[in-house]
Amino acid sequence: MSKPQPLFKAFYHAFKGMQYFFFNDRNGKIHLTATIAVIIISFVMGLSATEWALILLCIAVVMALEMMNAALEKLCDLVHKEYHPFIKITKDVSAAAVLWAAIISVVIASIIFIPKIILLL
Ligand SMILES: Nc1ncnc2c1ncn2[C@@H]1O[C@H](COP(=O)(O)OP(=O)(O)OP(=O)(O)O)[C@@H](O)[C@H]1O
Repeated sequence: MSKPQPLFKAFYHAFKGMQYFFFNDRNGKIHLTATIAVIIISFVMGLSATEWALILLCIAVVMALEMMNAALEKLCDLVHKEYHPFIKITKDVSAAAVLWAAIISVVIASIIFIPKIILLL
């Protein structure tokens, strides 16, 4: 078994992964833009500490799942570029994980933001 990499190198590689995801991956760019928009709106709306915690948790879960989805897609494309039913299941289920988290996040965001928007009207 090879020697484990030093801790600082592990962080370096993880940051490289983040850099790739946010600046090279199409979905990564979309998620980064959406996250910045949500954070700005949250500041404008003046969320409570609990509301902030929920919104940040949603952002973290959706973003982390999208990163795993992007990584799995790359691996699938390397392993089997041609059509394969198992690749289809892998990619579809991986995308479903993101979609599921995103739907729940939209519900949570609606619970937080809609009453505040109604108060503004
Ligand atoms: N090699 C393959 N074998 C079988 N089905 C595949 C294969 N490649 C892609 N698919 C199907 O096409 C869909 C889209 O795959 P693709 O790799 O284009 O992802 P994508 O559209 O780039 O996803 P995203 O929008 O998340 O980046 C998959 O969810 C899957 O159903």
